[in-house]
Amino acid sequence: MLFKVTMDVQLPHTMPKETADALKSRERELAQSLQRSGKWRHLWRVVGRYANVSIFDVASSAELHDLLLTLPLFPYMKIEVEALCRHPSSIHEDER
Ligand SMILES: O=C(O)CC1=CCC(=O)O1
Repeated sequence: MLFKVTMDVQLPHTMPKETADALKSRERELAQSLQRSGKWRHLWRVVGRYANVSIFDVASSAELHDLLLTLPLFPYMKIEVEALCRHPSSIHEDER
């Protein structure tokens, strides 16, 4: 199942830089591992915002939920999820 996920990062201004850097580093490590696994298919920066738009390919909405909860930045992100399905005019067979 494909999902579009928008993540708006909202780190508290009072968070020490070392804490924020450590969180971002752990987030990056996990995000890259999930991309290599194929579950995190696309990761795009939203221009002008500390936010990303991502496409996840997971077995179920429950798997996506559990995965999002593991993200180190989860407590500091506003997350919106939209379910996707193949467009009838798409020329890409792998979009399901
Ligand atoms: O910077 C972000 O958009 C939050 C984030 C998600 C994956 C990652 O490495 O950073």
